[in-house]
Amino acid sequence: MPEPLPVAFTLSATEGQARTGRIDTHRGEIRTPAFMPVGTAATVKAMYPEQVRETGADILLGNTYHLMLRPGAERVASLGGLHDFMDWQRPILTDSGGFQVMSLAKLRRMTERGVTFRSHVDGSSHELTPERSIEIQTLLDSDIIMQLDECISLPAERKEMERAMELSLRWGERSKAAFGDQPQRALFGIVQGGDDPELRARSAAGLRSIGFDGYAVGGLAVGEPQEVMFRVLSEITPELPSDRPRYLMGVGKPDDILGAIARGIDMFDCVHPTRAGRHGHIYTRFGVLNLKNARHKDDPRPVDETSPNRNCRRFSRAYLHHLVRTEEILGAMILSQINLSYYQELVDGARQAIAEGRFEDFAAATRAGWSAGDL
Ligand SMILES: CNc1nc2c(CCNCc3ccccc3)c3nc(N)[nH]c(=O)c3cc2[nH]1
Repeated sequence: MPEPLPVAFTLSATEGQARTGRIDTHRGEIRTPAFMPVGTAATVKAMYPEQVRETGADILLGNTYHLMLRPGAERVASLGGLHDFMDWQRPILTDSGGFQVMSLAKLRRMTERGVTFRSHVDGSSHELTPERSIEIQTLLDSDIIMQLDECISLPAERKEMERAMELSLRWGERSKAAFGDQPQRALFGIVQGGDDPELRARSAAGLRSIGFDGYAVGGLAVGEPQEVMFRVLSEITPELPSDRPRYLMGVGKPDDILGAIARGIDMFDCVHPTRAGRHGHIYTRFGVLNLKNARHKDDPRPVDETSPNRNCRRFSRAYLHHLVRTEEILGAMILSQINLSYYQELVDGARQAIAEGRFEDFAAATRAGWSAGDL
């Protein structure tokens, strides 16, 4: 078996802080800016893997926390790894699990060593350390793995932001040591520091001296206003190596994504498009449509007859309203596909616009379309 390709990042064009390029992995390329659909429990909910690919996704997310509880990392490894388990043969990025422990698990105890917690599934007790998180992500055979970190919500006291940032740096060191030398996989560090510029700069400098294949901006999309997120991004992306991918974790809505691309971010993940789809909200060029709303019940028009996505042309709004109101499974399937396709159309448009030096106009025109009405 020939040595698999090492992970490599190539920039092809920039416009201000915005960049477009590609990450090459031995399972395929990732075009950036990239939107990564979330596949929490080894599935992008209500979608076959080939349908996820058809929306334009190059990479999807798996999750250490969920998979370590069910079906278990060792079980997935004995079944050939996450790619074969879910039959997605392109790149997968896995989160380290810390964020989900803090948002989902019960009886959590955070110590220097790691975090102990009880499963939200069956109450069994578990421990996640930097070493165990790297081991689990390696057992899953993930292509891009994340250091274990501590993400705190905002607003927070500066002392608390400093404590979590310094702990995350020490865990970054330990994650890197546990990762060892695996050229076919990439290990990303995660910048913390809340909304404090000095703490953020210390975190970025600390991660750079440890040395990672990519740098995630964590600790955002945790309840802060959009302008706080944008300010932190404007301050921190220049502190990150320009020749490595930058991943903004958990973001976001289309407007957040455009603003973050303009501030130098290359990768995004968010549960929103799939979750909103399951709740009857769809993203269109004209903005968000709430198909639960009774005003759609007699509307024979398709969602968007100009859309390249056939599902936006073939079904009436009245039909989609009916599926949502009756909670038919097909409703979740169609709306998830519509939203993921819209997100991929958005980042694909951004990639092309940056390559042609017209990203600012693209972003302005896209935002104008959302408020042009005709909903
Ligand atoms: C929504 N806002 C938000 N999400 C954040 C996440 C999770 C990113 N999504 C990963 C995921 C994977 C599978 C299933 C579901 C989610 C973070 N992860 C880490 N490790 N650190 C963060 O600071 C951090 C901050 C976040 N803010």
